[in-house]
Amino acid sequence: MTTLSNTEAVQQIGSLKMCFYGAGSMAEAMVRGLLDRGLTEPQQVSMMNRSNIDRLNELSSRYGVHTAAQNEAKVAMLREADIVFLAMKPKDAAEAILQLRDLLHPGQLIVSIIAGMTIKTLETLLGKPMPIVRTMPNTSSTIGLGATGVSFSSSVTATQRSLAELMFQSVGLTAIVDEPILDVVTGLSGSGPAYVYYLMEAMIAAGSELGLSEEAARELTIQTVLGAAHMVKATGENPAELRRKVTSPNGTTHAAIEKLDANNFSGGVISAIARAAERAAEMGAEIERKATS
Ligand SMILES: NC(=O)C1=CN([C@@H]2O[C@H](COP(=O)(O)OP(=O)(O)OC[C@H]3O[C@@H](n4cnc5c(N)ncnc54)[C@H](OP(=O)(O)O)[C@@H]3O)[C@@H](O)[C@H]2O)C=CC1
Ligand SMILES: O=C(O)[C@@H]1CCC=N1
Repeated sequence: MTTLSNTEAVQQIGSLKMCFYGAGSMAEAMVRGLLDRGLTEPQQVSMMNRSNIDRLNELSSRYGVHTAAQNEAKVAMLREADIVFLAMKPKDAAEAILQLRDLLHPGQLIVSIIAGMTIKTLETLLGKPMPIVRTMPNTSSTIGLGATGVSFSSSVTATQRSLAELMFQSVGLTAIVDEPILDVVTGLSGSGPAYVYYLMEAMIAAGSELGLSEEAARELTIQTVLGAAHMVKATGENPAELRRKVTSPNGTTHAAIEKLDANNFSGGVISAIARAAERAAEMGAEIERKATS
């Protein structure tokens, strides 16, 4: 088995044609991240969707990538791609993959970002052996700060592993995990940006309601979240220890955390992540049912 050096992998990725089947938020996040980091060029990237031509026009004018609205162009792009990213919603996945499978060949690498869908279900839908990388990225890939869980089917070669890992590393951090754990990754970091945004929404609302201008509340919230994340990373200290340092006995933070505890903040977050992971598995089971019916 050949593993590639970083330089070799970067060179190889630049020469590969990538096709995004599904052109929504997550596909855009990946494309923007890969282009901004110089890992590929717009002419190597094609994007297609089901029917939204305005969206394709927006993507081609924003990034200079190829887009295909007509069937003939879609077929050509899919056939010539080296890497096919599956980036449609789980509810659309079975039908979409059945439409595409006769165009694919085993020399291509399939990269799925679809929540919940297992490698086994994807193999059933594809109907032929193909190397599959199942991933769970997040939208922060747009700015190179993504967090992606990655699993491989047994037929993915060492070279393909290096290429896939580098693609996702170029847009953030990667964690290689056993496939069932990808549902946990989905609950934690796939959906995770939304939890942080939700917290920020509440902080901004509180600041405004209590007398700050909307703008000041927003700027103070952004800097607070940014600073806290950087502190955890830069100091290497546990969040619990850093929290302790903010919390003076009987002070303001103590009073605030009492309120959060009274509202089961920690338990709420834990059960939210567990429920998201469970939902990923449910969505995977729904796709499996469609694949085998
Ligand atoms: N958003 C996120 O934060 C994350 C999402 N994911 C996963 O990424 C996937 C995409 O999510 P997201 O980008 O949010 O979804 P969007 O709804 O933004 O995009 C879905 C895309 O799939 C296209 N599509 C649907 N059916 C077909 C089809 N039959 N053939 C071709 N294209 C089709 C849609 O086209 P049209 O608009 O024309 O219908 C649209 O471009 C999901 O499976 C999700 O689980 C993973 C990690 C994070
Ligand atoms: O909400 C969802 O289903 C997708 C998967 C992870 C983030 N968004």
